[in-house]
Amino acid sequence: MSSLEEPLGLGDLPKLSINRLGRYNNSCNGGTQMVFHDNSYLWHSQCRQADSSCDTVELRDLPRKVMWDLPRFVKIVEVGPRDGLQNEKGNVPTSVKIQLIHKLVAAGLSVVEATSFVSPKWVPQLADAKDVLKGIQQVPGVRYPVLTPNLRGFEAAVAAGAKEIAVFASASESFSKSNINCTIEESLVRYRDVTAAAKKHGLLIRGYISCVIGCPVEGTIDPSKVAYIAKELYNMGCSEISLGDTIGVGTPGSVVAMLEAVMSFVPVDKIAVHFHDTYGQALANILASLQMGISIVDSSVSGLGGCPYAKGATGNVATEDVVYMLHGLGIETNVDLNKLMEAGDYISKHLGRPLGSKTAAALRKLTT
Ligand SMILES: CC(C)(COP(=O)([O-])OP(=O)([O-])OC[C@H]1O[C@@H](n2cnc3c(N)ncnc32)[C@H](O)[C@@H]1OP(=O)([O-])[O-])[C@@H](O)C(=O)NCCC(=O)NCCSC(=O)C[C@@](C)(O)CC(=O)[O-]
Repeated sequence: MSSLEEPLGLGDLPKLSINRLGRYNNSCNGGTQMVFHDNSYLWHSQCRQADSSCDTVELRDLPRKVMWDLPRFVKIVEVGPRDGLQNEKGNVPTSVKIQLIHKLVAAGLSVVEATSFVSPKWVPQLADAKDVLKGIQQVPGVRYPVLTPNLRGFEAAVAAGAKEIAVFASASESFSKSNINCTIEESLVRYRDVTAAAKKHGLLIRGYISCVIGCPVEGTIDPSKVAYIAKELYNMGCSEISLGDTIGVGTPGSVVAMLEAVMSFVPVDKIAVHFHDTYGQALANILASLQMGISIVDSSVSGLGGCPYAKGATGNVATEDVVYMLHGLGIETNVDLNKLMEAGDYISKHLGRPLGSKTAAALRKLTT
């Protein structure tokens, strides 16, 4: 490798003069420079000219070393109305849930998980699933998946107009028992029935796996276990497998190992990542996942969330923070951050709590 391919460190940034045309003028000495383009950082790995007189350098495409091979577009799956609100102690009126979903769609989110058709004895917060789904004014092209733990939930979801469902297994036996009251194998048998019925109805199916990194009871989860369940769900016909770090213990180190195992069985474009931010690792984990080729990210407006059956789990990574990072990387999302923050304001005010997104809190401070 020639020295031309060595990227500069961040410390070199102030040396560069940047213009708005996506080019910069710099006496580059044949080195490698960091450039801005559309507010994003790109690593420029080689000068067009090899001699030191080069002072205008064409922007090339994605960075070679530090930020290489990132996707150009990331699909965000907004899970706030389901994963977020399932954990609220107080009652959230159906009309507020519906309004929240409308606001999220207005912000440009093309997949908004609406609710769960689960037992109201287990999750009373979502007992109004039918009314929520029926009350949404569905926008063409937008997907509104709902969780269905069994055939009973599936049938109720279809009757309420669901066009996409999600089944949810776990990589931890203990969590499977406490969340859906059965073993992992029993859940897979159940989901074979649900997915077969969904395919008959022509519904899209998402498959979740929770506790993909760790479990509050069992500790570290072996990536091969996650890979096995992912393979089973994929073979059942799940068009997307969402990998949930339910208790948020993952770091880029453990996440990359887990993704590598799953990618042996499931194509990378069918894999989504779902991080809770318990240890503040979610954005780092998302970046590592993007570097592994993942382009579907679950998140929750204002960082709502947690799982009623996972002690200590905090909210999902905030959608606003994910959007801010992705746009900063020059990755498109189709999401309007301002409108998204309005949705975050709306639900945070309703719940009577501060904004759960650092990005939203910082930007609101700037404008007040
Ligand atoms: C799976 C069950 C139903 C088993 O629960 P069970 O008690 O074993 O089931 P059951 O068949 O004995 O039914 C118990 C009662 O619930 C009723 N019932 C049964 N099914 C339904 C249904 N679909 N809809 C409405 N009612 C239902 C059923 O009729 C009965 O009512 P009763 O006769 O006592 O009056 C229960 O454990 C359950 O609903 N669990 C869901 C828990 C849940 O939603 N947890 C949060 C999901 S979040 C997650 O998994 C993680 C994820 C996806 O977010 C990713 C991540 O963050 O990492």
